Amino acid sequence: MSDAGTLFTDWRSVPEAARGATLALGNFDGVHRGHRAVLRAAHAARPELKLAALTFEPHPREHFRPDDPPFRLTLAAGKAAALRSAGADLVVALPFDASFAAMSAEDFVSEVLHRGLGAKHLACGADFAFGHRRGGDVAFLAEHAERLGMGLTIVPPVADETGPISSSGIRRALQDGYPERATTALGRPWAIHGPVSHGDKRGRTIGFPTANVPLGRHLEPARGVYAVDVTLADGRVVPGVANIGLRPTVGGSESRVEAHLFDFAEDLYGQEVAVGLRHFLRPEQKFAGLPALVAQIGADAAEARRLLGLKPAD
Ligand SMILES: Cc1cc2nc3c(=O)[nH]c(=O)nc-3n(C[C@H](O)[C@H](O)[C@H](O)COP(=O)(O)O)c2cc1C
Ligand SMILES: Nc1ncnc2c1ncn2[C@@H]1O[C@H](COP(=O)(O)OP(=O)(O)O)[C@@H](O)[C@H]1O
Repeated sequence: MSDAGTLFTDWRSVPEAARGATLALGNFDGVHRGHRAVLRAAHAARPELKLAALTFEPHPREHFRPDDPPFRLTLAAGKAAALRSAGADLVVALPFDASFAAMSAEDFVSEVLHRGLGAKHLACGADFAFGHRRGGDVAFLAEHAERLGMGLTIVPPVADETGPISSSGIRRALQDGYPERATTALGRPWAIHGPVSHGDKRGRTIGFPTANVPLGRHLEPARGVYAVDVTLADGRVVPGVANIGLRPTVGGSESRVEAHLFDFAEDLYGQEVAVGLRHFLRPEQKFAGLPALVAQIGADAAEARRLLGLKPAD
């Protein structure tokens, strides 16, 4: 979907037509079921108003701890798209830089939310904290929002059978090799979004061409082989099998996603795709040579087809 007129990054220059919304606040990394409950609560409080999601880019932790390994569940574009499909008419993605980090909690409420965005109603999770050194919490927000005539809904955590749903819990599930748990918490499979890039052109010579997608700032899930669904730029969803990792057999050095799509023979280079992780098959291995690797990839493909409920290849 186009961003035109629905994505804003500067709270000082939001056009009149986009002001006065009911506003859901959060980092929203992943846009999981708990995040979507915040959006629903913002809408339910004032259904006659436009629903806006306010979030930050980069994620505040990427600003404060730039040397940490990548941890994002959704990057900026995927997050905005997921917020829209969860009902947001507008997405406000505020640049989280040093001057924004230095803003007091009071200024965030009065200057950004009230004056800049003209918010009529706010909704956030019970643990939302904001402003310089996280000096504002929901109690602070309740007090100041009311003074400025903005309503506030505080949304309790949404839980599944493993406990409250959280971005960090989903990250752990993916790092531990349980993509199904991430699917349950997100309400959709976790997907790595990116452009198909050129590799070493070895895949096609061994009978398994693979679309390479860089991880970028995405979290690196457990290294190994997955049954996947690949969503193409035109919306088609193609099942396949993917390796995520360093490819020790061929001496790779940078972790990436390599997806072989079943029964598919089109050029994908440059196309933006999303590789959705459905099931974890096995950890990545170093093989003695290409023949052993190729035999294993054949077995992986058969296993992935079975797990995805597809007929065996003919
Ligand atoms: C299903 C699947 C499983 C794979 N498993 C491994 C593995 O365990 N170890 C490894 O070193 N490489 C693995 N690979 C990566 C291959 O080394 C890589 O796809 C192949 O060398 C083609 O490289 P290219 O994209 O650079 O042409 C796997 C690839 C696929 C598609
Ligand atoms: N079934 C398929 N699965 C993945 N990629 C395919 C498939 N069929 C054709 N392709 C194309 O082949 C490319 C991968 O070929 P490969 O030899 O592995 O080269 P590279 O090392 O550049 O990835 C993909 O980027 C895509 O354009």
